[in-house]
Amino acid sequence: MTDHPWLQTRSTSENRTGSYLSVQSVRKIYQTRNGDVHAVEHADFDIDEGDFVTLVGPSGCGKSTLMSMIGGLDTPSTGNILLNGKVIEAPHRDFGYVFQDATLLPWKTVMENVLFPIHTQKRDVKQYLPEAERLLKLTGLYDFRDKRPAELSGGMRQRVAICRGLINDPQLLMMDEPFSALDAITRDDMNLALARLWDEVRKTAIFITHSIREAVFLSDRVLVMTARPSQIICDIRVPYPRPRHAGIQEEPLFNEICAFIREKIHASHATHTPAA
Ligand SMILES: Nc1ncnc2c1ncn2[C@@H]1O[C@H](COP(=O)(O)OP(=O)(O)OP(=O)(O)O)[C@@H](O)[C@H]1O
Repeated sequence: MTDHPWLQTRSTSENRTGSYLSVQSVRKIYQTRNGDVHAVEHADFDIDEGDFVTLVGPSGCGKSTLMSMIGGLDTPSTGNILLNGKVIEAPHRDFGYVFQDATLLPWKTVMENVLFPIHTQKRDVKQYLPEAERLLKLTGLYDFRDKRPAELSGGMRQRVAICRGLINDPQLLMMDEPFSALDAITRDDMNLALARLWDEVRKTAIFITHSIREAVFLSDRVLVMTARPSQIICDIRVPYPRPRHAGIQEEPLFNEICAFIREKIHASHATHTPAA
Protein backbone atom coordinates (compact mmCIF):
# COMPACT_ATOMS: atom_id res chain seq x y z
CA MET A 1 0.00 0.00 0.00
CA THR A 2 2.72 2.46 -0.99
CA ASP A 3 -0.02 4.85 -2.21
CA HIS A 4 -0.99 5.47 1.41
CA PRO A 5 2.07 6.27 3.52
CA TRP A 6 -0.22 6.99 6.52
CA LEU A 7 -1.43 3.37 6.56
CA GLN A 8 0.54 1.37 9.15
CA THR A 9 1.45 -2.28 9.12
CA ARG A 10 3.07 -4.23 11.92
CA SER A 11 5.24 -7.28 11.69
CA THR A 12 3.93 -10.12 13.87
CA SER A 13 7.47 -10.84 15.05
CA GLU A 14 7.80 -7.35 16.54
CA ASN A 15 8.96 -7.26 20.16
CA ARG A 16 6.11 -5.83 22.23
CA THR A 17 7.58 -6.03 25.72
CA GLY A 18 8.22 -2.26 25.95
CA SER A 19 4.75 -1.26 24.83
CA TYR A 20 2.77 1.24 26.90
CA LEU A 21 -0.63 -0.32 26.27
CA SER A 22 -0.72 -3.67 24.52
CA VAL A 23 -3.90 -5.40 23.37
CA GLN A 24 -2.84 -8.92 22.53
CA SER A 25 -5.06 -11.35 20.57
CA VAL A 26 -8.16 -10.21 22.43
CA ARG A 27 -11.49 -11.81 21.80
CA LYS A 28 -14.75 -11.27 23.65
CA ILE A 29 -17.71 -13.59 23.48
CA TYR A 30 -20.83 -12.82 25.51
CA GLN A 31 -22.90 -15.85 26.45
CA THR A 32 -26.54 -14.87 26.22
CA ARG A 33 -29.84 -16.76 26.40
CA ASN A 34 -30.00 -16.50 22.62
CA GLY A 35 -26.52 -17.92 22.10
CA ASP A 36 -23.01 -16.58 21.91
CA VAL A 37 -22.40 -13.00 20.77
CA HIS A 38 -18.94 -12.51 19.31
CA ALA A 39 -18.54 -8.86 20.34
CA VAL A 40 -14.83 -8.69 19.45
CA GLU A 41 -13.35 -11.42 17.28
CA HIS A 42 -9.72 -10.32 17.17
CA ALA A 43 -8.02 -7.18 18.46
CA ASP A 44 -4.26 -6.94 18.46
CA PHE A 45 -2.50 -3.59 18.67
CA ASP A 46 -0.21 -1.47 20.81
CA ILE A 47 -0.61 2.15 21.85
CA ASP A 48 2.27 4.53 22.56
CA GLU A 49 2.16 6.79 25.58
CA GLY A 50 0.78 10.21 24.65
CA ASP A 51 -1.05 9.05 21.53
CA PHE A 52 -4.66 10.00 20.91
CA VAL A 53 -6.18 6.85 19.38
CA THR A 54 -9.69 6.60 17.98
CA LEU A 55 -11.76 3.49 17.30
CA VAL A 56 -14.21 3.83 14.42
CA GLY A 57 -16.48 1.20 12.95
CA PRO A 58 -20.10 0.31 12.34
CA SER A 59 -22.61 0.27 15.17
CA GLY A 60 -22.32 -2.88 17.28
CA CYS A 61 -18.81 -3.82 16.10
CA GLY A 62 -17.47 -3.95 19.66
CA LYS A 63 -15.85 -0.54 20.18
CA SER A 64 -17.34 0.01 23.65
CA THR A 65 -16.66 -3.61 24.60
CA LEU A 66 -13.00 -3.16 23.67
CA MET A 67 -12.83 0.07 25.64
CA SER A 68 -14.44 -1.58 28.69
CA MET A 69 -11.85 -4.35 28.59
CA ILE A 70 -9.01 -1.83 28.34
CA GLY A 71 -10.49 -0.05 31.36
CA GLY A 72 -10.65 -3.32 33.30
CA LEU A 73 -14.45 -3.05 33.56
CA ASP A 74 -14.82 -6.28 31.57
CA THR A 75 -12.44 -9.17 30.89
CA PRO A 76 -11.40 -10.66 27.54
CA SER A 77 -12.62 -14.20 26.80
CA THR A 78 -9.15 -14.89 25.42
CA GLY A 79 -6.04 -12.77 25.09
CA ASN A 80 -4.55 -10.13 27.35
CA ILE A 81 -4.43 -6.39 27.75
CA LEU A 82 -1.28 -5.02 29.37
CA LEU A 83 -0.42 -1.57 30.68
CA ASN A 84 3.33 -1.08 31.09
CA GLY A 85 3.73 -4.86 30.91
CA LYS A 86 1.14 -5.64 33.63
CA VAL A 87 -2.11 -7.37 32.77
CA ILE A 88 -5.15 -5.17 33.40
CA GLU A 89 -7.44 -7.30 35.56
CA ALA A 90 -9.63 -4.80 37.40
CA PRO A 91 -10.98 -1.28 36.96
CA HIS A 92 -8.13 1.19 36.99
CA ARG A 93 -8.26 4.03 39.48
CA ASP A 94 -5.82 5.97 37.29
CA PHE A 95 -8.03 5.98 34.20
CA GLY A 96 -10.45 8.76 33.35
CA TYR A 97 -13.77 8.25 31.57
CA VAL A 98 -16.07 10.48 29.56
CA PHE A 99 -19.33 9.10 28.19
CA GLN A 100 -21.98 10.22 25.70
CA ASP A 101 -24.03 11.64 28.56
CA ALA A 102 -21.98 13.99 30.76
CA THR A 103 -23.55 12.42 33.93
CA LEU A 104 -22.82 15.46 36.08
CA LEU A 105 -24.30 15.74 39.56
CA PRO A 106 -27.08 18.33 39.15
CA TRP A 107 -26.89 19.71 42.70
CA LYS A 108 -23.15 20.35 42.53
CA THR A 109 -21.41 23.30 40.89
CA VAL A 110 -19.11 22.98 37.88
CA MET A 111 -16.06 23.17 40.15
CA GLU A 112 -17.48 20.56 42.56
CA ASN A 113 -18.27 18.24 39.65
CA VAL A 114 -14.73 18.52 38.30
CA LEU A 115 -13.33 17.75 41.76
CA PHE A 116 -15.80 14.95 42.45
CA PRO A 117 -13.39 12.04 41.65
CA ILE A 118 -10.90 13.51 44.13
CA HIS A 119 -13.66 13.74 46.73
CA THR A 120 -14.77 10.11 46.22
CA GLN A 121 -11.17 8.89 46.33
CA LYS A 122 -10.85 10.72 49.67
CA ARG A 123 -7.86 12.71 48.44
CA ASP A 124 -7.20 16.27 49.56
CA VAL A 125 -9.57 18.33 47.41
CA LYS A 126 -7.70 21.60 48.19
CA GLN A 127 -4.54 20.22 46.61
CA TYR A 128 -6.34 19.71 43.31
CA LEU A 129 -7.96 23.17 43.17
CA PRO A 130 -5.18 24.74 41.03
CA GLU A 131 -5.44 21.86 38.51
CA ALA A 132 -9.23 22.19 38.38
CA GLU A 133 -8.85 25.92 37.75
CA ARG A 134 -6.27 25.29 35.03
CA LEU A 135 -8.52 22.77 33.24
CA LEU A 136 -11.55 25.04 33.49
CA LYS A 137 -9.52 27.93 32.02
CA LEU A 138 -8.23 25.72 29.20
CA THR A 139 -11.78 24.72 28.29
CA GLY A 140 -13.24 28.23 28.65
CA LEU A 141 -15.35 27.32 31.66
CA TYR A 142 -13.61 29.18 34.45
CA ASP A 143 -16.24 31.94 34.57
CA PHE A 144 -18.92 29.26 34.96
CA ARG A 145 -17.24 27.44 37.84
CA ASP A 146 -20.02 28.29 40.33
CA LYS A 147 -22.91 27.42 37.98
CA ARG A 148 -24.96 24.24 38.21
CA PRO A 149 -25.16 21.80 35.22
CA ALA A 150 -28.75 22.88 34.40
CA GLU A 151 -27.41 26.39 33.69
CA LEU A 152 -24.98 25.09 31.04
CA SER A 153 -25.33 24.11 27.38
CA GLY A 154 -24.79 20.49 26.28
CA GLY A 155 -21.31 21.32 24.93
CA MET A 156 -20.34 23.01 28.19
CA ARG A 157 -21.53 20.01 30.19
CA GLN A 158 -19.35 17.71 28.07
CA ARG A 159 -16.38 20.03 28.64
CA VAL A 160 -16.99 19.77 32.39
CA ALA A 161 -17.05 15.97 32.02
CA ILE A 162 -13.71 16.09 30.18
CA CYS A 163 -12.18 18.27 32.93
CA ARG A 164 -13.51 15.78 35.51
CA GLY A 165 -11.95 12.92 33.53
CA LEU A 166 -8.58 14.71 33.56
CA ILE A 167 -8.55 16.01 37.14
CA ASN A 168 -6.53 13.21 38.69
CA ASP A 169 -3.92 13.27 35.91
CA PRO A 170 -5.05 9.87 34.54
CA GLN A 171 -2.65 7.54 32.79
CA LEU A 172 -5.30 7.09 30.12
CA LEU A 173 -8.46 9.02 29.27
CA MET A 174 -11.24 7.05 27.63
CA MET A 175 -13.98 8.88 25.80
CA ASP A 176 -16.94 6.91 24.45
CA GLU A 177 -18.83 9.02 21.88
CA PRO A 178 -18.64 12.13 24.07
CA PHE A 179 -20.03 14.47 21.40
CA SER A 180 -22.63 12.31 19.69
CA ALA A 181 -25.59 13.93 21.44
CA LEU A 182 -24.53 17.45 20.39
CA ASP A 183 -25.72 19.42 17.36
CA ALA A 184 -23.33 19.70 14.40
CA ILE A 185 -22.14 23.26 15.11
CA THR A 186 -21.51 22.60 18.81
CA ARG A 187 -19.75 19.39 17.86
CA ASP A 188 -17.38 21.25 15.53
CA ASP A 189 -16.63 23.68 18.36
CA MET A 190 -16.03 20.78 20.73
CA ASN A 191 -13.60 19.18 18.30
CA LEU A 192 -11.58 22.38 18.18
CA ALA A 193 -11.76 22.76 21.97
CA LEU A 194 -10.58 19.17 22.50
CA ALA A 195 -7.76 19.54 19.95
CA ARG A 196 -6.60 22.72 21.74
CA LEU A 197 -6.84 21.01 25.13
CA TRP A 198 -4.74 18.13 23.80
CA ASP A 199 -2.01 20.52 22.72
CA GLU A 200 -1.68 21.35 26.42
CA VAL A 201 -2.31 18.06 28.24
CA ARG A 202 -0.90 15.46 25.77
CA LYS A 203 -2.45 12.50 27.59
CA THR A 204 -2.84 9.04 26.18
CA ALA A 205 -6.44 8.84 25.02
CA ILE A 206 -8.80 6.29 23.53
CA PHE A 207 -11.77 7.85 21.80
CA ILE A 208 -14.83 6.31 20.16
CA THR A 209 -16.87 8.05 17.50
CA HIS A 210 -19.10 7.35 14.51
CA SER A 211 -17.79 10.46 12.80
CA ILE A 212 -14.88 9.68 10.50
CA ARG A 213 -14.00 13.37 10.13
CA GLU A 214 -13.96 13.83 13.91
CA ALA A 215 -11.71 10.76 14.23
CA VAL A 216 -9.19 12.00 11.68
CA PHE A 217 -9.21 15.57 12.97
CA LEU A 218 -8.60 14.66 16.61
CA SER A 219 -6.38 11.60 16.45
CA ASP A 220 -2.77 10.64 16.12
CA ARG A 221 -4.01 7.19 15.13
CA VAL A 222 -7.30 5.81 13.85
CA LEU A 223 -8.09 2.10 14.21
CA VAL A 224 -10.85 0.98 11.86
CA MET A 225 -13.02 -1.95 12.97
CA THR A 226 -15.20 -4.16 10.79
CA ALA A 227 -18.78 -5.18 11.46
CA ARG A 228 -19.13 -8.31 13.63
CA PRO A 229 -17.33 -10.62 13.87
CA SER A 230 -15.17 -7.58 14.40
CA GLN A 231 -11.52 -7.11 13.73
CA ILE A 232 -9.25 -4.15 13.26
CA ILE A 233 -8.72 -3.85 9.54
CA CYS A 234 -6.74 -0.61 9.27
CA ASP A 235 -4.34 1.29 11.41
CA ILE A 236 -3.86 4.86 10.23
CA ARG A 237 -1.28 7.32 11.53
CA VAL A 238 -2.76 10.74 10.83
CA PRO A 239 0.06 12.72 9.20
CA TYR A 240 -0.84 16.13 10.64
CA PRO A 241 1.33 17.68 13.33
CA ARG A 242 -0.08 19.48 16.34
CA PRO A 243 -1.36 22.05 16.96
CA ARG A 244 -4.13 21.28 14.49
CA HIS A 245 -6.21 24.02 12.95
CA ALA A 246 -9.73 23.71 11.54
CA GLY A 247 -8.44 24.39 7.99
CA ILE A 248 -6.85 20.93 7.64
CA GLN A 249 -10.37 19.55 7.18
CA GLU A 250 -10.52 21.24 3.78
CA GLU A 251 -7.25 19.73 2.57
CA PRO A 252 -7.24 16.98 -0.11
CA LEU A 253 -5.11 14.68 2.07
CA PHE A 254 -7.60 14.95 4.97
CA ASN A 255 -10.47 14.10 2.64
CA GLU A 256 -8.49 11.28 1.05
CA ILE A 257 -7.95 9.64 4.46
CA CYS A 258 -11.64 10.07 5.38
CA ALA A 259 -12.72 8.56 2.05
CA PHE A 260 -10.36 5.61 2.55
CA ILE A 261 -11.81 4.87 6.01
CA ARG A 262 -15.40 5.22 4.75
CA GLU A 263 -14.67 2.82 1.91
CA LYS A 264 -13.12 0.25 4.29
CA ILE A 265 -16.14 0.40 6.62
CA HIS A 266 -18.61 0.04 3.74
CA ALA A 267 -16.63 -2.85 2.28
CA SER A 268 -16.66 -4.60 5.66
CA HIS A 269 -20.44 -4.17 5.85
CA ALA A 270 -20.77 -5.86 2.50
CA THR A 271 -18.62 -8.86 3.44
CA HIS A 272 -19.77 -9.39 7.06
CA THR A 273 -23.21 -10.62 7.94
CA PRO A 274 -23.92 -9.48 11.48
CA ALA A 275 -24.85 -12.25 13.90
CA ALA A 276 -28.14 -12.13 15.79
N1 LIG B 1 -23.11 -7.33 28.33
C1 LIG B 1 -23.42 -7.79 27.13
N2 LIG B 1 -24.06 -8.96 26.98
C2 LIG B 1 -24.35 -9.44 25.76
N3 LIG B 1 -24.04 -8.82 24.60
C3 LIG B 1 -23.42 -7.65 24.68
C4 LIG B 1 -23.06 -7.06 25.93
N4 LIG B 1 -22.42 -5.89 25.70
C5 LIG B 1 -22.39 -5.74 24.37
N5 LIG B 1 -22.98 -6.80 23.76
C6 LIG B 1 -23.09 -7.01 22.31
O1 LIG B 1 -21.78 -6.97 21.77
C7 LIG B 1 -21.79 -6.30 20.50
C8 LIG B 1 -20.83 -5.14 20.55
O2 LIG B 1 -21.39 -4.13 21.40
P1 LIG B 1 -20.64 -2.75 21.65
O3 LIG B 1 -21.54 -1.90 22.48
O4 LIG B 1 -19.29 -3.01 22.15
O5 LIG B 1 -20.54 -2.15 20.15
P2 LIG B 1 -20.22 -0.67 19.67
O6 LIG B 1 -19.36 -0.80 18.47
O7 LIG B 1 -19.68 0.14 20.79
O8 LIG B 1 -21.68 -0.16 19.28
P3 LIG B 1 -22.23 1.33 19.07
O9 LIG B 1 -21.35 1.96 18.04
O10 LIG B 1 -23.62 1.10 18.55
O11 LIG B 1 -22.19 2.01 20.40
C9 LIG B 1 -23.24 -5.90 20.24
O12 LIG B 1 -23.84 -6.88 19.43
C10 LIG B 1 -23.88 -5.90 21.62
O13 LIG B 1 -25.24 -6.20 21.53
